[in-house]
Amino acid sequence: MEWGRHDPMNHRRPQPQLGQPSASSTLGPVPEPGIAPVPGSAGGRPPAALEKEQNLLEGFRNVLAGEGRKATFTCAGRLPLVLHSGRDDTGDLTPRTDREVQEQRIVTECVRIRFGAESGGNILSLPMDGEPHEAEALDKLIQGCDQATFGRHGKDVLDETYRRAGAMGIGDFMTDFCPYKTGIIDIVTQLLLPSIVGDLTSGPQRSELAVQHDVTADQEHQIRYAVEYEICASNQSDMRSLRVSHLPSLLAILDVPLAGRAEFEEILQVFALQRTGSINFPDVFAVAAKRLHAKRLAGERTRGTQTLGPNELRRRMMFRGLRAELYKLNVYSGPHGLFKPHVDTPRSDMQIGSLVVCLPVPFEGGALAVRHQGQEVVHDWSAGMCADNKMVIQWAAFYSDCEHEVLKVTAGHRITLTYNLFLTPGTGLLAGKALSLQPSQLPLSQQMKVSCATPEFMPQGGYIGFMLTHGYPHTHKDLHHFVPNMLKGSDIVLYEAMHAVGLSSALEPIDSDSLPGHDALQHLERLHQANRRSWKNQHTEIGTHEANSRLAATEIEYEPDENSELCEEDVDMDSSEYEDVHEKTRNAPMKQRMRAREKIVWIGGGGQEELSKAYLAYGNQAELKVKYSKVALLVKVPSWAERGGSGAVASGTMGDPVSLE
Ligand SMILES: O=C(O)CCC(=O)C(=O)O
Ligand SMILES: [Fe+2]
Repeated sequence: MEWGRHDPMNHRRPQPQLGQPSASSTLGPVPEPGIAPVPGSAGGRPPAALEKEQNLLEGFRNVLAGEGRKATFTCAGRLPLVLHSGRDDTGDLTPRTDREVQEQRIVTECVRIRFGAESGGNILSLPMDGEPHEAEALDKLIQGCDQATFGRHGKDVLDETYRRAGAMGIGDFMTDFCPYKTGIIDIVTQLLLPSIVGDLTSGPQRSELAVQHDVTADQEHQIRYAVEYEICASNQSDMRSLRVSHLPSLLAILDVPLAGRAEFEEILQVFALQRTGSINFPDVFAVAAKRLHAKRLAGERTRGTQTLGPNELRRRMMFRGLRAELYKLNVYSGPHGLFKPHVDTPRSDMQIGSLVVCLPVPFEGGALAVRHQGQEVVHDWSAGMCADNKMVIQWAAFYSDCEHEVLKVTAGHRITLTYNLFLTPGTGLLAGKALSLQPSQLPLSQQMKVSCATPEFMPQGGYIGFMLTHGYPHTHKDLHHFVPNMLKGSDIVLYEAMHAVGLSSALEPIDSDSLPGHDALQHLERLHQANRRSWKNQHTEIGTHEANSRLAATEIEYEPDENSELCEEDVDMDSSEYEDVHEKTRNAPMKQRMRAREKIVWIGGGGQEELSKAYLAYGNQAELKVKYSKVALLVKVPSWAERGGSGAVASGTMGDPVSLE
């Protein structure tokens, strides 16, 4: 069977997957696990060439699956408790020697919880040593808890068949347990936010123009990049054909848009520009520099990735840290305590994970199962909590978009402290340790390099869409630029691998119909063209990912599935706030978006099923406008001719050009 433009039904048909019958739904199942034939690529090509291409694409799937299996999505640990340790003068239990730090040999003392009126009434000290007043304090703590609710369809619900637990908010208790002091946050940071090894580019020297206008090298990159992007977006051949009328969109790309007509007129006057005239590079530079300065003076926060220079973006990617915020104390009591499968509602668009610390109180059952991409890790803490062996604090952390559940507690009380983990700028001190990524060495980079060096691989060029396996939260259109450094597990491996190869790529929100934006490919093409131009023009070192993230709200539609007990929280969103790319996307004709989807060879798709079903919130903050987005990384594969054909260096890239040796 041939696929491609020669098939008159092609645009209406969902893309069949390798080895799978095509689905009958009108929207089609794409993207789903598996490889679709390269759209429009079959006509006239010898079967052997097609087979070679399919094998290379299949290679991506295998490598991705391997990365998925390797990638960490949850981690856990135990902290031995030392009672009456005899602190040193500083009262500090933090490891002091380098060896202790490396081995994370940390112990902790008993944990105290102060609760009751004004947090002053009662103290529970754990582990309990059998004194009657301790049992009394434990009883009081349990009595002082509210019944835990959770969010479902945007509302707080109390449903004991789904969640049976007591909850105490942070306003009602205090504890001296500290996840930083005990080293937990260090470990979780290393495991869930692997650092990326690579040099920050020093970038080219500032030009005279930049010095004259007092802009940094990063800002100079941004301006040059915006110009290239505008040239491509407006189908101009080069700078010489840019006119005054291009200024507004060029400034918008730079994230310093003109407020209105009056401002436009003012700029024309200040820079003595003719309304219908052409503009030259120094003019554009001067206007842009002035606006960037004004913005900085106004103390406005930078908005999109468009305005992040290559160094800034890499820095954010390379040095990631975590901040833990105590959220709740929960008590799951036998014989009925449980919390069925759910994902944690992100509390902000910077939330990346959740941490659960299990306090030393005996209980049975109550394992925490965490799932991602068909894999499951079960943290069973009951053994460590049995009556004669309770000298340990156990904890687990996981990406909060991963489905998890607390199995039934059959006896005793399972008392936990839960923390939300937010991304923060890290110090990068961990870089170079075993958990670091070396992007150019990643199997995915190698696979892409080999593919690009093969003439049979997408000879006319094309697009590959990798579905990310995790969901990404965000509240607001202005905040989506955090997404690249929010990437988790195997998603960051994929992103980094494509970055290392130097292909143009873009993070694209995928909506509840599994469709990308109608202009997703135009956007990617423009990036690619801009990248090529910049590369050719020696305006090097603007990474291919800098202007490319345009994630916005994606509502995840809940389709009840009788086999699933999962629920979805439908966080209320004021759609008027989302006048962005995605809004336009939503309103764009379905046909266009389907066409965009069909032009892409999809690889992977595992995460979305899980995400769309396992969508449930907990807690009492249903009003927060935070959602997980489904996201794809779209990659532009240049044609064989553009890749260098004869085996020379590919010209479709910049930064790290694909070297086809
Ligand atoms: O207690 C646990 O292990 C997990 C609790 C949980 O999933 C939650 O509070 O959302
Ligand atoms: Fe949870």
